[in-house]
Amino acid sequence: MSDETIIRVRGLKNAFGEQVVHQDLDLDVRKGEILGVVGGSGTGKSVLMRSIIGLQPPAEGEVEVFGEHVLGRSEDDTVDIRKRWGVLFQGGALFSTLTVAENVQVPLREFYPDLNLDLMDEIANYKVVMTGLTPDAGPKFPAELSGGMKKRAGLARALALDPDLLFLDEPTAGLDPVGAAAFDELIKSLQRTLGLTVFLITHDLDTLYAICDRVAVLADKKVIAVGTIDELLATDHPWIQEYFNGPRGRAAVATANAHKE
Ligand SMILES: Nc1ncnc2c1ncn2[C@@H]1O[C@H](COP(=O)(O)OP(=O)(O)OP(=O)(O)O)[C@@H](O)[C@H]1O
Repeated sequence: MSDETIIRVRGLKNAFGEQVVHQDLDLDVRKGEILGVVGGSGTGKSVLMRSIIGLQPPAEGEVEVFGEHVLGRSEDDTVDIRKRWGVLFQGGALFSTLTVAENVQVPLREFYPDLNLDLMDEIANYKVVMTGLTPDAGPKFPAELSGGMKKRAGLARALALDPDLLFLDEPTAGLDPVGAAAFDELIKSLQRTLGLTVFLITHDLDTLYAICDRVAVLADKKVIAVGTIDELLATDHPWIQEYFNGPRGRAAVATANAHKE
């Protein structure tokens, strides 16, 4: 991890009618880190991610990615930035009428429409295998895949453009503990091998302990704390204490310690 900032959010405000989701929210994501983003349900984790990637224009604030302002700019104007990130939406969000390989090719077709078809097939097959799926998953449709396989296929699509930055929205939700741990390992190994920066929304305490370098906590409409888990535990915010020191938090520590041994 370096001190270089890959995502810089300042003074973000998001509101839906009367409901203010974020107010004066600041956040920095550093190059090469896996930043876990946690917070109670409805605190606006997904809305924050959508604001950063340009799907949810905020009411106020600034967002810089790779050192460039992204708000208020057209899709064409930000194409070189958007090419450098990949997104795994909650639930995988695969197109059900496309095969896995075709899903992986969606970003390739969007950003490189002139790419030769054989090369597109080759890249898709490579990404499929890279995420731990067998090559025969490529021609399958999402409905033919297990939950874990769908996540891997979604990840393959997120990696299609060889991104520098990965956004993952609850990647282990719905997976059994063994599948979730395997997916965590996959994210960590890809992050190390490819030198990725990862913005990872999760409710999964095991994921935070297993693979996150730092954790940002959303509460009270903003990021109330960001740091390593030890640094967060040193704060006295009640939600943080309850979250990490509650029964599930203690169980996650036990699991993390067992893995270390
Ligand atoms: N398009 C929208 N229109 C209106 N309200 C929205 C919209 N998107 C999100 N919200 C509201 O914003 C709040 C934050 O939603 P968000 O999905 O970001 O929460 P979250 O922290 O990701 O929650 P969870 O952990 O349950 O997934 C919620 O109250 C939600 O209802």
